[in-house]
Amino acid sequence: MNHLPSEYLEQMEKLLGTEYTDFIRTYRETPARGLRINTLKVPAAEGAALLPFHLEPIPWCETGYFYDHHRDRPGKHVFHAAGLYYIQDPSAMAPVEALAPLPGEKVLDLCAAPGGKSTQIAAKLQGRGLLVSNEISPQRRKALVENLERCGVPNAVVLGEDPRHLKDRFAGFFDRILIDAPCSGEGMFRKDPESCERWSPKATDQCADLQLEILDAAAPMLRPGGILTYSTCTFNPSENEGVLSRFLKQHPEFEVQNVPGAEHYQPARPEWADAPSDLSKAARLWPHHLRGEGHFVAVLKKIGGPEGTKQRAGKLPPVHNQAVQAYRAFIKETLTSPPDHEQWTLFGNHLYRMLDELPPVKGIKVERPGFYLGQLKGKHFIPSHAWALALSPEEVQRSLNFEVEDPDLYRYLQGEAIPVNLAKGWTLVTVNGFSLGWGKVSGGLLKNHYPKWLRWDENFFR
Ligand SMILES: C[S@@+](CC[C@H](N)C(=O)[O-])C[C@H]1O[C@@H](n2cnc3c(N)ncnc32)[C@H](O)[C@@H]1O
Repeated sequence: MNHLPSEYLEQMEKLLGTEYTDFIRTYRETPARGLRINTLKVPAAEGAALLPFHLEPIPWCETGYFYDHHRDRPGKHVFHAAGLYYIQDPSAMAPVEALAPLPGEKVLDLCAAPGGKSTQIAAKLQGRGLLVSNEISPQRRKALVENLERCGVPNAVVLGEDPRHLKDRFAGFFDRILIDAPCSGEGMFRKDPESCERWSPKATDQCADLQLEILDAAAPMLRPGGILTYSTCTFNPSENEGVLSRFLKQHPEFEVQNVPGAEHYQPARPEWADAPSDLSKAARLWPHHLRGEGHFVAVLKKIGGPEGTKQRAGKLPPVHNQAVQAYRAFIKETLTSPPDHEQWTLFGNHLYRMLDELPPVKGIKVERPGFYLGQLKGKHFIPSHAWALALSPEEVQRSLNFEVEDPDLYRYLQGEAIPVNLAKGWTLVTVNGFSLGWGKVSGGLLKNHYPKWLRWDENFFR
């Protein structure tokens, strides 16, 4: 507790009054840890029964479970590499539960890296509709892409823009928008002592201005009747009730809604920021009231404003014949049935499946224009790791399954070739029937195509 800034402690004592003692005691307790089953791969109950961890359901998220940090290391299990779950703070699961996206909807996650909430949205979309995940920081975007790929998300586009540059392109386009805003991180001090070092009253004011700017940029991108969820991981009233009060003054077309699942949380505190009383419908998650870190969640509905103009999908440059042939040859040799109607685009020699309904993205920073299928190398098509992780063994002609205990599985994860007695060609490698990556059989050997940057070294097992 020594590391907590004194001005922060004074602020919390003033706000919390008699609750302060309970609150401050949580800094001496071990934080709760959570994971969320990825229902794109396995139903939640089945996944929870399969995982060899001590799990307990998280009351506010049907697919979320507490795990025992002292006994289990879910980050080092092969089922993690297979995308069966995402390790996420229990409180951080609340905003997407409140957003409640439905299959088939168009959803924007405006501050998306490293992807905890994007992968949670994707699981709720169940592969139908469109997820646009935007992240301004190039470094953090890499982790976002990796997590979306590991979780086998088939319908996400990844952008890398300042939110202000997106608002005209996507006017009135989205059914739901999540703003999980950059913030002063007060709610995470217990887990992330470094965020304390960056904290100052001035920094919280700067965060509040940035948050308002992001909310302003998001407002026109939502269709009338659409839902915007705003969340932070800070206790600071100026970044929560305060920012929303400023936003609502400038945007009478938005109305505060009750937060679904509010019975698990505490009401927001408009009186702490001189904000309108209906902001008490927003929710605060406190570590002394639930097993999780500090969070804030508000749900706003757009009750008016102009309808979005229906955007036509952008015209794409044609994919050259050689690429199409190489891709079709791969499909014929590898899949059990060809995919339905597909549209592609080439970025350099990387082939992507385009997603229906995406408006033209020319002129904006695009990290992933669609679902990454693979790379063309001369006459050959090399399938992507992302595609392997989105396939099931029933969809491919050849697969090689390992059980968790099989030492050959760990040889594969370390990048070794594995002797096999299988027909030649691209082969989907699976663990307990869940896809892990590609291998290519030739001459009785499975050549390893597990990505180099994901390979397990000996230290990984310690
Ligand atoms: C709280 S984190 C998002 C966590 C993410 N939603 C998740 O669940 O994994 C906030 C993100 O906002 C990004 N960010 C920083 N400045 C921004 C800006 N001006 N506009 C949009 N996003 C910004 C940060 O890089 C950071 O990744």
